[in-house]
Amino acid sequence: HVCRAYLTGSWAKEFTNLGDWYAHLLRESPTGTVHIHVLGCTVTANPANVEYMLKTNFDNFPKGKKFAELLGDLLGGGIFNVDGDAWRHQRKMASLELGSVNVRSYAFKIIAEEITTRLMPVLAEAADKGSVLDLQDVFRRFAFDTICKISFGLDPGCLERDMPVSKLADAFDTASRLCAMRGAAASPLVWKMKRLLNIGSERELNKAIKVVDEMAAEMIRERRKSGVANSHDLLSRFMAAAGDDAVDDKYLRDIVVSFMLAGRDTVSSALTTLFMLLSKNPEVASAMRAESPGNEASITFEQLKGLHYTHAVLFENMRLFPPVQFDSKFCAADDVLPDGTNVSGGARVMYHPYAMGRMPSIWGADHHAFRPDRWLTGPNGSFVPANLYRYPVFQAGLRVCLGKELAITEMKAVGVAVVREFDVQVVGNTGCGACAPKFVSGLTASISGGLPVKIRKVIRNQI
Ligand code: HEM
Repeated sequence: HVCRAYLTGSWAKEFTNLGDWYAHLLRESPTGTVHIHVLGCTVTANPANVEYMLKTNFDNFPKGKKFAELLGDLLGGGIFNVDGDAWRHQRKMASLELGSVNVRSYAFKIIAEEITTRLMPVLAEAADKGSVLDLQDVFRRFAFDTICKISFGLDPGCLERDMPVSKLADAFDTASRLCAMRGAAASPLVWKMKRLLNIGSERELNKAIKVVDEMAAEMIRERRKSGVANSHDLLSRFMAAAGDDAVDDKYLRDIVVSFMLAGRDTVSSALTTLFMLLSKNPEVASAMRAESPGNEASITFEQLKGLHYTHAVLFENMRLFPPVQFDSKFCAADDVLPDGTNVSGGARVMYHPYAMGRMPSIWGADHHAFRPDRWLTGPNGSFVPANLYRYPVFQAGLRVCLGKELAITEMKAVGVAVVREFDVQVVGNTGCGACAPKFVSGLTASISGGLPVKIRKVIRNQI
């Protein structure tokens, strides 16, 4: 009956999103694991299974060829899409650069600048005019500008006041949406045939990828021309580390595109649901205001680190609304998961952070409630992180997200800056305090129809 519900789409009568239905099935399962036969896919929300796949028996759960095929045209041999030595090499290089003090302080400077010079003026103007703003669109523009500047030192200017149309951002959206559609199809034969004939969605995908390729080639040309020695952007650091001309353009293109995918939609997704939740839970926004330091115009990196309540709000938001709602691996050779589930070689195994955030076995009976203080159980109410295999929002184990610290800094900086100055109210029917909006299917979660909001300036002595 599960397969029938999947194929006919009848699950949608009862659940808003496919993820909500999976969460329901996983809650009902005694092991926290189900098998969807028609997809040849095992889905799990069991932390012991997640740890086994991502750490204990990591080599038996690669991304695999099937995943590489789905995203291969867009991501090529970039870090997201490869296993084995190709992955190990890029991981080593990227973690060295992302961990360096120079790159971190360069990134923080970019984030602070984009907040002060672009994000805040856009919000202030909407507050003055009393107009309705699509906050999801604003955050996508913000995150795209930021990741492009951090990754390549180039500014696409998507969040300029006139909100220009960006050919690159548009092409990137189309390409990731169509790649995700390939993955959702019951059989890969359909998209493979369309690609062969260059028709329909595959023709559209091909066109979008060409735009991305041209833009990436342009960025790389620019970098080669202007030199990389004194630049702190990631592309320059990779080129310098590899000895500039020694690396070919295709390799650099694949890195560029992987970072664009990694850093844009994830951050904007989390920021969008954060303000959706704050609008429905104004006491949480007030507590964030109360925690944020003094009257300084902008906050320092050190000050941000000390904001435990804000940190808890972010993590509670991503528990309910993880930007990457599910993640698949392919089982290389027959295996048995810790909960006793048999998995055959070649089968797909998916762990599901969205469902895991909604499991009473992990979060207790109030798993559905938005309650930041569940994270503040340390000395003096300090933040205590969850076990990563119970909360694999940034993945966990050997392939844990490399941009995690950067993303947290970026989201905290935006959260605090906006909350201090503005009150954000979602327009229209916003449902219950923590219930799910309708998401569009894609590689990262985005809300169908965006997030229309009204902005009001906060009067200082009300804080
Ligand atoms: C809220 C923000 C973010 C979330 C929730 C997130 C989540 C994730 C997840 C789930 C993965 C695993 C993907 C997979 O292997 O299928 C991942 C990998 C990765 N992320 Fe993030 N990410 C975020 C932001 C960022 C940012 C800002 C960057 C870069 C500046 C970044 C860089 C990476 C990289 C390079 C990988 C690949 C790691 C590897 O395969 O070894 N992420 N991230």
